[in-house]
Parts: sequence; structure tokens; C-alpha cells
Amino acid sequence: MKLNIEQRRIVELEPSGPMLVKGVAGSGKTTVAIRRINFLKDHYCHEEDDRILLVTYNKTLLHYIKHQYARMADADQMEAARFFSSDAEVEIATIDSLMFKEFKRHEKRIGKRYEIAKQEQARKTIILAIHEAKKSYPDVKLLTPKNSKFLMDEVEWILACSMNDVEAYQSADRVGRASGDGGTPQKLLKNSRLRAAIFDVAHHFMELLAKDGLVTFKQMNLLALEEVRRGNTNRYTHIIIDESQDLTRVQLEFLNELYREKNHSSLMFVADNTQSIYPQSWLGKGRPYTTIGYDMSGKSRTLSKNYRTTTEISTAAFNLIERDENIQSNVDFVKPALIDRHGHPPIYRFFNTPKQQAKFIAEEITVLRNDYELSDICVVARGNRHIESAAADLELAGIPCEILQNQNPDFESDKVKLVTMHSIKGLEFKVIFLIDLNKGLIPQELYEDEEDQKTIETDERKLLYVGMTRANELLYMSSVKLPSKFVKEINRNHMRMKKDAALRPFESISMANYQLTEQLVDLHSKEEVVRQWLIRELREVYGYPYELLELEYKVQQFSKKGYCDIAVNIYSGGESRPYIIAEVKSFGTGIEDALVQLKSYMEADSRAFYGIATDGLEVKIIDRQGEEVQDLPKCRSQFLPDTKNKRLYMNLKNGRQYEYAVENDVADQIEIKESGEDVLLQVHETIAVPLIGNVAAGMPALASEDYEAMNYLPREWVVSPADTFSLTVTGDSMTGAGIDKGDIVIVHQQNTATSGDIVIAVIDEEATMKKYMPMGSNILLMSENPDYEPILMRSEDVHINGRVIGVLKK
Ligand SMILES: Nc1ncnc2c1ncn2[C@@H]1O[C@H](COP(=O)(O)OP(=O)(O)OP(=O)(O)O)[C@@H](O)[C@H]1O
Repeated sequence: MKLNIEQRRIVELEPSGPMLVKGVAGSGKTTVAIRRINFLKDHYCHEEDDRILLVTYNKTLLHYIKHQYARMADADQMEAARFFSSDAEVEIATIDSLMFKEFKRHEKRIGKRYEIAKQEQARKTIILAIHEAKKSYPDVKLLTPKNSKFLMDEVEWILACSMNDVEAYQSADRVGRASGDGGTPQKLLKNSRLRAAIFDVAHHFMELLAKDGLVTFKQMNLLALEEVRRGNTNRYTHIIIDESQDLTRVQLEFLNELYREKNHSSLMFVADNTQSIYPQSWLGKGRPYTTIGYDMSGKSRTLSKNYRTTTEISTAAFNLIERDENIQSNVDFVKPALIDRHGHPPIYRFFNTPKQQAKFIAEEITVLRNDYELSDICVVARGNRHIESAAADLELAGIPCEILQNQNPDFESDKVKLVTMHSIKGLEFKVIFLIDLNKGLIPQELYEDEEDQKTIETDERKLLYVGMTRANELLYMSSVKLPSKFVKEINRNHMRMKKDAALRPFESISMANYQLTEQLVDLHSKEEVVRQWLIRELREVYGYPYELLELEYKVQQFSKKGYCDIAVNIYSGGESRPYIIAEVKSFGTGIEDALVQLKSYMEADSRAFYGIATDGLEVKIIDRQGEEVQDLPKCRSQFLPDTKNKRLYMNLKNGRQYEYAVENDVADQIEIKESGEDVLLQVHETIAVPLIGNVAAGMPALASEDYEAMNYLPREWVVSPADTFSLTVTGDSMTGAGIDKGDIVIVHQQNTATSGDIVIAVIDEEATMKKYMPMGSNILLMSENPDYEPILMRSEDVHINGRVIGVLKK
């Protein structure tokens, strides 16, 4: 892979202390971090004690990065220059393992062993701590076991941020907590009695745990920080911190202690705040780097091009976060730039039961095996429980799989991988199944207080964003029972119901927006909502106008009559006939019966080419042989009724006849063919000829704007556009010349005529159309209809108004 210019610049940047690389998901931040190791090793590790550390957030990412680094190292082996690189030590480790090591040193030094408190122990202890604090703060209402979750989170935050004294906590900005913006009072006011009470809870909590020889993870980190500050640990000349947006303040301070500042040293923070998914993260909440002692002005670089996912997947993922004010307003927010790589939009499916979801995944994977290795596929869920149950389902379906949290995962094993949304951060797979996107599961419903709940929803939204942006090529999303509100927020245009069909996922349509209601018998029937959704898809996605759709289409089956839910009628050879027929069932009730019905209708009326059966949840499209096909064809212009106004034009100037067609709503777009020919003649210029009345009415002044309509003709058909007008034929005296009542004659205004011309002549103030035959000083005006006698007039009694140069037949 060739790095882009900005990526290469970052890899090869001259070290000068702290720097920040921010970028969108998939922009190559980790790639750059890995490549930079070798660059630093080759050029900035010339002293004996120079060491490089790449820190990752979690174990899965660690294994993944080690796997990538090993691959890159293999490729690099071949480069001769690398034989001369330094032997500087490179360590790739998770932040937890680094801190745990230090914690162990701490234990050893003080000769005491701690036990990590289990969740249940911590929960019980916080309740005891609340009771203790209540003794000093009886007036603080929040101090009740009912709020133990809120208080536990706050205590954890105090520990994660190393708020050692109450003053520090009293003055801290509690970014990420309910701010009172929603009109409710802000709970955690600075310098408040409430904060003092919470700090007291934290104090009792730690004291109570200590009595039992217990510590929490956060306390363990504090002890590690204390230990590393003693200065007996090996330090690193270069530290690269991947996913730094997720670290707590204590973790960041710890890494700062591990950093050995030299003239050629560097400390690179790699971050994407849009992927900050932990409530206790420090920088990810938008805090400036100055809060940890670094001034990043002029020292940050941005990567905005997403190389990982297709434009379609990126667009849907971005749609999920773009409405969240908290995300958009973060100081380090970077808007993704899309690369021109297209693929399937995310496929979204909804299921009534977990079993249906499991069946769908297994079936889909079985088909995907034609194009993908099992190791390309990863199933992702919000929590461990769902991952475990999905793994069991896959095993049951005979699909080998492996949960990635396990020690030393083998990324290349021929097994489908399963992982939680938190652990998939930083990883990528060609195919991702995001399962159980259910109400209550994502966002988790943790707080009763609406404001508190809202604060965690931004992190939860980012978590789903992380999951969506892991897919290289295909992203499946699914819900069981009630869909997550996040899924409902993604614009339906960005998702599909099936991999190879253009149908968007089901969406319920309100009755006020029902279409073709004049054809409906029962607006309230359960099936109607599914039918209306399908009508909308046929209209908006496949382009079939409502005029082509017929509801309750009658199908004659021997002696029986059946009524098909929708027929899409198309026009062919001027005739209308069914092209697609559809059977719908009430939402989620299955499509087996619908398919049977559909097939019998298609057998009875063999004109339909395609059938579609759906219950809004499942969909099947079949051809007239009953075979399943991937998609319906889109509407083509030849399916529509002919909207052209076709007429015959008799050109009296050259004696030829033409087929004249004009689009109804674009009158100046005319098509001309010589009669009987297939080839369209080129019309270089059209002119508008006013229709100013009818023949019997004579000819009003041409200048009058009071004409009835315009007829457009090719310029070459007339002599002089300014002297040309047209009249509607009222009588039948010229039928023999092919000019009938209702036709339009095109007239060139002139006072003279030659023998045989058809003219508009005025006799006794009455206009008439006749054939002009001069006979000495007389003129014979002939009809082309044996019912009418020729009229012989003296020349001076006949006034010629114009000559008919063409006839536009009715
Ligand atoms: N210049 C490039 N050309 C082609 N592919 C690239 C380029 N840079 C990165 N990639 C690919 O894009 C994908 C994402 O890269 P990487 O994992 O480094 O991104 P990231 O910014 O760390 O993503 P995230 O923050 O979402 O974990 C990888 O498959 C990587 O190989």
C-alpha cells in the first residue's frame, strides 16, 4: 500500500516532542502509527537506551496491530537498508498491561497484595458508602441507593481523573455530565454541597474497600501512576498512543511519566474524538491538550480521507453522527472525505425473534462463502452475552467461529470472528454483521433521569458509528423485536433491505400519506401499511408512477376470481398489461402464503414478468417461471403510456407527408419522420406558428396576440415565419384534398395565388378555403368535395388572404 502525501509526511516527521494526529475512521491513523515505528527506529534511535513504545487501547487491537506490524516487518525484511537499522527495542502494549505491570511493582515494593474488587463487591460497597456519607450530608437528596449507578460513575470519574482533594473536584469541568441545557437544573454545580457529598462518598468507598484489601481498576491505575512517578521504570524515547481519545487522565499522566524527553524524542497522540466511547475518557470529550500539559498549536496533523469503507457505508455512518450536536461541536471533530470506492449500501433487517436473526445470518454467510473467506467476516454486538449467543447459533448452523476477546486470537483462522462493539475499535473486516441493534441495548437505558440518559447517548451513538465504520465492503445491520432509535434515525435512502436489491428497509407510513386511496376498500387493514410501503418503494426506488399501479388487480383463475394486492401495469404497443404483481402480508407474519398465491396468480395470468411477495420484513422476488431473482427492473420510458401528440403533416410545398410528434408538455420539442420511414429527420430550428382562429372566421389581424395556441414547425417548412399563421378547418369542402374538419392548415399570408393553390379567400366578407383556378378575368374557386358546386367569381370580388402551405392532420 502506498501512503498518501499527508500520511507519509506524518510517518517521516522530524521528532520534536508532543504532536497530535487526528483523523476520521479508516483514514490510516493506525497504519501511520505502525509505519512510524520503523522510521523512528531507523533514524531517531541512535543512543543505547532509545526505546519505542506503541500503546494500544485494548487487547484485541494489540493483537491486531502486532499482526499488522509483523506483516509489515516481513515485507520490510527485503529492503537492504533495513539491515543497517538500529536494534532499538520496540514494545507494543496495551495501556492496561503497562499499568498492571507497574501496579505489581508497587505491590512488591510495599509488600502488600490487593485484590481487584468484583463488580458485585463494588456495588455493595458503594451503597454502604452512600449511607456513610448521608450521615454528614443528610440534606443531599441524591444520596440514596436508588442513585447508586450515578454515584458509582461519578466516583469512578473522580478516581480516573486523579481528583485527590475535594477542591480539585469542586472546580472541575464535568464535561459529559448533564449540564442542565435541557431546562432542568444542572446537578453537578461547581463548589456545591452536592459535589462535597459525592466526594465524601468516594472517600468512604475507598476506605471501605481498603478495609477488605480490595481496589478497583481505577485505583489500581492510581497506584501504578504513583509507582511510575518514583522514577525506577525504564522510559521510552518515542511513544505513540493509538486511540488516545479513550484514555483517562490518569492513564495519560502515566504515559507522560514513561516518556523520556530528549532532543530527538517524540510523543505522538493518535486520536479520533468521534470514536471516543468511554465516559471517563479525558481528551475525547474535547478537553484541550493543555489540560495535560501540552501545547499542540502548530503540532497537529489531520487525516480526513476514509480508505476503509465504501462511499455508501461511510455516508450511512456519517448520517448517524451528523445530527449529534455534541459530536459536531467537539474541537477535534474532522469531517470525513469520501474516496471514490462504491459498493452496497448497508443492509438492514428487522426480526421478530432472535432465532430468525440467527437463521438469516447463517444463511447469508453460507452464500457469502462463495466470495469471501470466513476470516473476512465478523459478527459484532453491543455486549458479551449477545456475542456468546451468536457464536452458539453459528456453531449450531455448522459455521466455524471464534470469539475475539480470547487470548491470542488468530485473525487469519478460517473462522467467522465475533467481537463486541467496544473491542472492535481499530479493527476492520471485509464483511461486518452488526447484530441486536435493539431498543434498550443500544443506547443502553442506564439512567432514569432523562438528562443523565442523554449524556451517555452520545457515547453510545459513537459506539455504533465505530461498529459501522469497521466494514471494508459489506455491512449488515439487524434488530430483533424493537429497533434501536439510532437505526431509525439513519436515513432510509442510505440502507437496503437485501444485498442485491434496491428496496429500502420497511418504514411505516402514516395513514395521511397513503397513496391510491380511491382504490382502497379498507384503509385500516393490517396489510395496508405494508402495501403502502411497497407502493412507495415501487414509486420512489423503481420509478413506477402511481398511474401505472393498480390495487386489487383482478386475476381470473379458472372459475375463481382472485385479487392481487398490487399490479404494475406497463404499456406496450399502446396496450396496458401487468408487468409486476405483488402480494403483501401483514407486517412480520411470513411470506409463505403470499408466495403460493403469487405463483398461482402468475400461472393464471401469464402476462406478468415478475412477482414480489413481502411482509415488510422478508421479501422474495420471482420471475414468471417461479424462480427467485435478485431485484425488480426499474421503470423504463417505453413502459409509460405514449405521451406524445402524434399527427400527420401534409407539406403542400413539396407534396410530401411527415409524421409529426410533439411531447405534450414540451411543445417545442418535435420529432419529424418522413411517412413510413424509421429515421428521425434533424430539426435544426423550430418556429412557432400561431393558431389564430378557424377558417370560417376568416383571418383577424396577424399582429394580434390574441391567438389560441402555437404549433411548432421546422423552420424550413415555412416561407417567412412572420407571415405564417394557422387556422382550424371548420367545414368539409376540401376533404378530397385530404383536409378534414378539425385539421389545422398552415397559411402563408399573401394576396396572390397561382392556379391550383389552396387559398383562404374572402367572398362577401366570408372566409372560405378553396382551390384557386384563374379563368381569364374570373376566378373559379373549387371545393374538393362533390357535394359542393364550384364558385365562379369576378377577380375583383375575391380577396385572397393567404395560401395554404401545409396541413397538420387532426
Ligand atoms: N494511503 C492508503 N491507501 C490505501 N489504503 C489505505 C491507505 N491508508 C490506509 N489505508 C487502509 O485503510 C484502512 C484503515 O486504515 P487504519 O486502520 O490505519 O485507519 P485508522 O485511521 O486507524 O482507522 P480507525 O480509527 O477507524 O481505526 C486499512 O485497511 C488501511 O490498509
